[in-house]
Amino acid sequence: MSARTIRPRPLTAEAFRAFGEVIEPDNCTEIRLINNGTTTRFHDIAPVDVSGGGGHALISIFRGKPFALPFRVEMLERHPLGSQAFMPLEGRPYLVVVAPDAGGRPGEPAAFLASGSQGVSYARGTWHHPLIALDERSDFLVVDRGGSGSNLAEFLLDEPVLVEG
Ligand SMILES: NC(=O)N[C@@H](O)C(=O)O
Ligand code: NI
Repeated sequence: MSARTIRPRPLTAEAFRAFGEVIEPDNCTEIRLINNGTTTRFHDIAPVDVSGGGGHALISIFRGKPFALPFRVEMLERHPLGSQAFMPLEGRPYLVVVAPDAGGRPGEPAAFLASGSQGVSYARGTWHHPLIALDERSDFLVVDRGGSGSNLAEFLLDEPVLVEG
């Protein structure tokens, strides 16, 4: 099946706002000097929204196998009960693919190239592609929701989308 192509944009807080937050010091509005001035706290950069359905927060490490561009997007998923945040631990760029909701299914996908010092937090219910590490196997710290209830909805796209390099 042929696929339409999209080009990734650089990840910025403004461009990503409809989908969640970008986790980086520049995107923090409350900066605190703590520990007797030896540490700067970039406070509350993104909400941890995990209480849906009596959930609780999980901290995990995802070890992502690498993909190359162009990347073929055939499905998207979302977590209706909680947010999901990814922070790269090895300083490598990665690909973020999201889409607005269009009546309970993904709308037009958008791709962002995240730098190795940018994290993302998908707001609860945001359509996104599962982790897409690039170039080399990469570890990510992940904060998301644990607990009962179904927190994963997957959607197979009618037409795949090719994210070009
Ligand atoms: N399934 C799982 O925990 N991972 C996905 O949600 C993902 O976004 O990578
Ligand atoms: Ni996910």
